[in-house]
Amino acid sequence: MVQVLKFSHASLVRDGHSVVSDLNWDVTSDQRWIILGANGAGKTSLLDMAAGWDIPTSGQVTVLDEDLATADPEWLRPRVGYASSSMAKRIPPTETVSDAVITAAYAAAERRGEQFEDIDIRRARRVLAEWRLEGFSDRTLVSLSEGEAKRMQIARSIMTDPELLLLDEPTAGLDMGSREEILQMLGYFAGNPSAPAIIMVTHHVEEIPRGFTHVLLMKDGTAAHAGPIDSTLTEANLSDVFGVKISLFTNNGRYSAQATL
Ligand SMILES: Nc1ncnc2c1ncn2[C@@H]1O[C@H](COP(=O)(O)OP(=O)(O)OP(=O)(O)O)[C@@H](O)[C@H]1O
Repeated sequence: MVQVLKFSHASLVRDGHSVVSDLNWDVTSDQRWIILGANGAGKTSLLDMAAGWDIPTSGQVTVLDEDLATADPEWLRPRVGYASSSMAKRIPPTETVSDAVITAAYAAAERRGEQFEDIDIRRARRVLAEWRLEGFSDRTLVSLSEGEAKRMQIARSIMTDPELLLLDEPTAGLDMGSREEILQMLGYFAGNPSAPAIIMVTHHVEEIPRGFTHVLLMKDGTAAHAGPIDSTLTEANLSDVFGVKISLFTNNGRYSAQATL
C-alpha cells in the first residue's frame, strides 16, 4: 500500500473566494473514496488539486510523491486519470471515440495527424472493450448517448494506466439503466486489487458503487468527516453536511437516503 495523495492544511482561493480551506486528507493506493457534499462545498476544486490542475494557495498537496508547488504538470498528467464532463468538453465533438481515448496517451485532446504506436492502439482497444465501447470506435463523440459518453470519459481517463483515478460525477444525468450499468462496471473495477486508487465525486448516496471503501464528506470547503465508509457514512454526518435531517438505508452494499424537511 502506497500513499498517493496527501493534503496538509491545504487551502485554495480563487478570484478572492475561499473554495477549499485548511483541508487534511490522506489517500493510499488500495483505497476507493467517495466525496459527497452540498453544491458549492468544494468537491470539484478538491479534485482539480488532486489532478494537479490547481495548486494550493497555502498548505501543501502531494500527489504521487510530488509536491504540487514544484511538480512538473506534464510529468504528473499521464499518472492521474481525470474523468469529468468539463474535461470532455475540451475534446472536439467530431473526434471519434477511438481517437478520443487513444490521444490521452499523447496528453492531447484531439488527433493532429500523428501516427499512434502499436502498443497504444492495443491498449486503447482493450480499454474500449472493458468499457463496452468496442462497437463505438468509429463513432463521433457528438453521436453518443449520455451513458456512452460517460463510459468514453472513463475509458479515456484510464488509457494511460494511471496510479490515481479521479471521477467527477460519472453517473450524473443518466437514466436508471445506464446509471446502474456504469455503477456495476465501476464496482468491478474498484474491486480489482490492481486498479489504481479511485476518488469519485457524487451528489447521491444511491450512486456509490459497491467496493468503495472510504468517504469524505465536505462542507464549506473543509473535510467535515472522513474515514472508512461503514463508520463515516452515517445519518448524523450526512445531516451535518447537508443541513437537513437525513435517513440512510443500506441494502446489499448499496445506499439510499431520504431528507426530512
Ligand atoms: N474561479 C472561481 N472564482 C470564484 N469562486 C469560485 C471559482 N471557482 C469555484 N468557485 C466557488 O467555489 C465554490 C466551490 O466550487 P466547486 O465547483 O468546487 O464546488 P462543488 O462542491 O464541486 O459544487 P457542485 O456540487 O455544485 O458541482 C463554489 O461556491 C464556487 O462558486
